[in-house]
Amino acid sequence: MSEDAPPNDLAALVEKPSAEAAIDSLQAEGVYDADRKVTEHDDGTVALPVTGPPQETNVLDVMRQTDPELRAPELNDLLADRGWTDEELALAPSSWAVIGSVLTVRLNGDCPREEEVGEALLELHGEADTVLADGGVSGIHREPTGRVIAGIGETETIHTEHGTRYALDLAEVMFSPGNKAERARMGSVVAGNDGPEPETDNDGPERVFDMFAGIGYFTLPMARAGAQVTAAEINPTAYRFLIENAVLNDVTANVEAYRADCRDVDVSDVDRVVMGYYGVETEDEDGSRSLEAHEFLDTAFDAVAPGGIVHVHAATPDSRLWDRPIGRIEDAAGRAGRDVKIVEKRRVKSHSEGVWHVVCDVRVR
Ligand SMILES: C[S@+](CC[C@H](N)C(=O)[O-])C[C@H]1O[C@@H](n2cnc3c(N)ncnc32)[C@H](O)[C@@H]1O
Repeated sequence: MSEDAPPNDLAALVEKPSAEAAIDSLQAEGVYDADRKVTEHDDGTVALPVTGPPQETNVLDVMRQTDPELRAPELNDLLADRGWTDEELALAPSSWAVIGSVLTVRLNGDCPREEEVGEALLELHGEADTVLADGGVSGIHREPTGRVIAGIGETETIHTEHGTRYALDLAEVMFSPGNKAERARMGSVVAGNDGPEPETDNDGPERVFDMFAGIGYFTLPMARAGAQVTAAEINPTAYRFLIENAVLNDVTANVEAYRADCRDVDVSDVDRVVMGYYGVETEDEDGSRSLEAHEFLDTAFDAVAPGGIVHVHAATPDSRLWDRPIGRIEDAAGRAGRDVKIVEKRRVKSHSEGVWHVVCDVRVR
């Protein structure tokens, strides 16, 4: 070790298997430097950052790190700085999402000191200026029940994803970060880069019916990829953002939007139908709870041209994968006198404990 080594470059070298014990011991001595990362020195050893040479901890050597890396603080570090106990830290949230300038976080019901959580999250994410405690969405209109816990309290924002710009107010309309890949995929399928292509008679731009358009979650990436989209949305607030977003993304010529129940929109012979909604809870024939979006399948079959594709979203218990969603699709096809083939099926995200948000891509003849 050189004499003039600045103290924040110092590291104690230990064998990998004894690293955890050495960190505990360095912490107990008061020389462990929690602001820097532990780095691998060679195959068998790691360099533990220290603020001075250890006196009581057994180490192989003390060296100067050539390229010390600062450790990014974590939420728990920032809460610990605010005096949180280990019991309180165990109740802190472990995941959140930044949507535009709004950070949304699902808080455990027992989480203490919400405002401090919000302030610490803003410290971690300089790009956000408001923190919203996410209370989930409810009802047919998928209205969120969040509340602001920190920041300036501005919940209206513009979120950009794969080049698509979504203006929205997170206190008024839903946005599901977990559907990000599916939103991108809908743009890619229309562009012909991913997923099943329609085999209809239409030689022009793809014609799409987005039955549950929301603020344009799927409509916008599909329109940007060149589709002509008929979009239905029943919630007036979501509809207002849908129109605004068509302008924002310069796709007004590709989007024909209706503030209506999708069952009342007259659409036929489309190449693709998107059913991006799994419905509200209702009681099933056998008395179990279920979600009713499959009741809209008849509308989808009325709209799709022979050879077209329907993307059916569903919330399905693990134990009913894939028989329930596929059974419902086949039942609806039978009622409509159409043939169906499931060309792809995938899990989008976990919907709730033991329940998956899934999508079936269905070719309809
Ligand atoms: C795109 S979001 C759902 C996103 C997510 N896949 C889910 O299921 O929670 C569903 C949208 O459908 C709208 N909606 C519900 N029923 C509708 C109907 N019958 N016709 C048109 N839009 C409807 C809701 O207002 C909401 O904005």
